[in-house]
Amino acid sequence: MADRAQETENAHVADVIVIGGGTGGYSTALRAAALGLDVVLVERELVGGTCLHRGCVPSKAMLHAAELVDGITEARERWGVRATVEGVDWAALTATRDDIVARNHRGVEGHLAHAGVRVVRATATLTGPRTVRVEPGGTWRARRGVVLATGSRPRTLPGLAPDGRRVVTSDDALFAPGLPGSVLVIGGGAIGVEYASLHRSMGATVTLVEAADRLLPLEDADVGRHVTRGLKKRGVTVWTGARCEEARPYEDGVRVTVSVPRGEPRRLDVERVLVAVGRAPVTEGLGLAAAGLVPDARGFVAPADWSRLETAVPGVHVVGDLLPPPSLGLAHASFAEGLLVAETLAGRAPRPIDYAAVPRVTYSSPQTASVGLTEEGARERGHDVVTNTLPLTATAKGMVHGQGGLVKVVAERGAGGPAAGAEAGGSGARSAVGAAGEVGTVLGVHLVGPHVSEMIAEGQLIVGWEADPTDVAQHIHPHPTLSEAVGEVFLTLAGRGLHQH
Ligand SMILES: Cc1cc2nc3c(=O)[nH]c(=O)nc-3n(C[C@H](O)[C@H](O)[C@H](O)COP(=O)(O)OP(=O)(O)OC[C@H]3O[C@@H](n4cnc5c(N)ncnc54)[C@H](O)[C@@H]3O)c2cc1C
Ligand SMILES: NC(=O)c1ccc[n+]([C@@H]2O[C@H](COP(=O)([O-])OP(=O)(O)OC[C@H]3O[C@@H](n4cnc5c(N)ncnc54)[C@H](O)[C@@H]3O)[C@@H](O)[C@H]2O)c1
Repeated sequence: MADRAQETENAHVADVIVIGGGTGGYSTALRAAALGLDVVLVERELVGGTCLHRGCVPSKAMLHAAELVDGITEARERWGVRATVEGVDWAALTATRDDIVARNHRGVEGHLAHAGVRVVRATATLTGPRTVRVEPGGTWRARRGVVLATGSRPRTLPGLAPDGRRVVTSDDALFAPGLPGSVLVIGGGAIGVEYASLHRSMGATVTLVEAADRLLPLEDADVGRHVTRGLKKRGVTVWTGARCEEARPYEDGVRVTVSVPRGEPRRLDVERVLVAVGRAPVTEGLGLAAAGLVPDARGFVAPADWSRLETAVPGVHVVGDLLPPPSLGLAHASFAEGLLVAETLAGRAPRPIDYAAVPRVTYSSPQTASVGLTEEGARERGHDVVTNTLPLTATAKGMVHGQGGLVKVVAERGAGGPAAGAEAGGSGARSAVGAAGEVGTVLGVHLVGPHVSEMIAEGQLIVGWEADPTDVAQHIHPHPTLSEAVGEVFLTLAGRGLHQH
């Protein structure tokens, strides 16, 4: 105890101590410094964290290259362009990716320096609610608060220890010396679907195994079905309701056994197994107990007050992947959390985060983007639901792209009376509405297809601002674009459908 008191007495002091310099931590630090607070950010590796160095940025750089490869195939097969992919120069491709990451990293470092945030490269351990031991660097005491932003790491499966070569997680999949000729991807969430898509585009034989009954099980069932169909069409073998029962690495690969819902277990040899079964919060060695904190059963640090992201210990806040649901394990959610906590610590009263209005995107081919409730989720919450779905190929631009896709809107049935049941329109469109006034609040917007990651911003405003479908239908969408499909779906919801009946 005497040691602890002595340590605190000799401590360096800051208004705010942020532990972890990923998207959650560095956004907290930047905003707190901008509001005039004296901030120290402790990061044991590189600022930017998972998203910048092992997640969003390098994976999306690679997926962009994959899209280019697919584009060349499409150019030849659909458009008569005499072009072939002779091969992929892995060293050149990864050099471009690494350059993008490095430039972003310098950018984050520059922003932090410019804001006056003191960045300490060290491991931080809580020694009390407001005190942190920084190794190397001594002890720090926070006047206003401590922000926990230590993020997450890949979950692994028993008996399938990653070796970085034959059995890998997303931490090392992109950084191996090359992509494998064949891969078994375990887990059909965002990482599994994106990596299956990437490997397939680059020419690998891909098998994707998901324990739930569909891919992207957190998304609307129509989205999961569409992605499964799209990946299968591209040659990916997809087994849902399936589990990898055994995996035996040998010198050049892994022999795996997968149980499937019907029939005998499947046995196959693959060069690599990619384990993508979710991520676990990082709390080991963080000293939670010393600060009076107890992680929940799954290891997350839950806030007692979600509107301030503050734990039961006053002055200790949490952001990013360390938070349990309804936070989403997404970089853009962690940015918003960082802003909220910084503003709270600066004495402001920011608006709480509406997690239902945070968009979710999967950058596979086909791509998915959604915001708000799924149809199933809306029904589970007791909403009287109306849906309207339009295939992207019902629009001219959708036909140009030729990749399928859909727009699906989930809405509350309005006061105007019961909506007609789901019906098939002439273009294959499914509309469950007929006349203006039958549709109330929009609960969810779900998109699949090319460029939908850039189209979801409209859906986000519609859901976030609780727009009236009739008002949305008033907005004219440019022709010919994929976004016209969104316009058409809302025209129909407003009882004014032009091409959908
Ligand atoms: C392959 C992959 C692709 C992804 N793609 C996307 C995407 O496209 N879009 C999206 O929104 N999200 C994506 N994500 C999720 C996104 O990366 C995370 O939600 C985000 O990085 C979480 O940020 P964070 O700040 O909570 O944690 P992290 O980024 O994990 O940062 C935590 C930091 O804390 C440091 N740290 C931990 N403990 C200590 C300690 N005791 N002392 C000092 N430092 C410590 C770590 O070194 C780390 O840098 C992806 C994730 C992966 C794995
Ligand atoms: N584009 C993006 O925004 C993006 C991209 C990648 C990752 N992320 C985030 O990173 C985090 C981790 O992603 P993830 O895909 O690893 O996790 P996830 O939890 O989204 O998906 C994991 C999947 O693995 C399945 N699974 C679990 N155990 C299994 C088993 N034994 N056999 C077969 N399937 C099994 C689960 O049913 C689930 O569908 C998430 O928060 C995700 O949102 C986001």
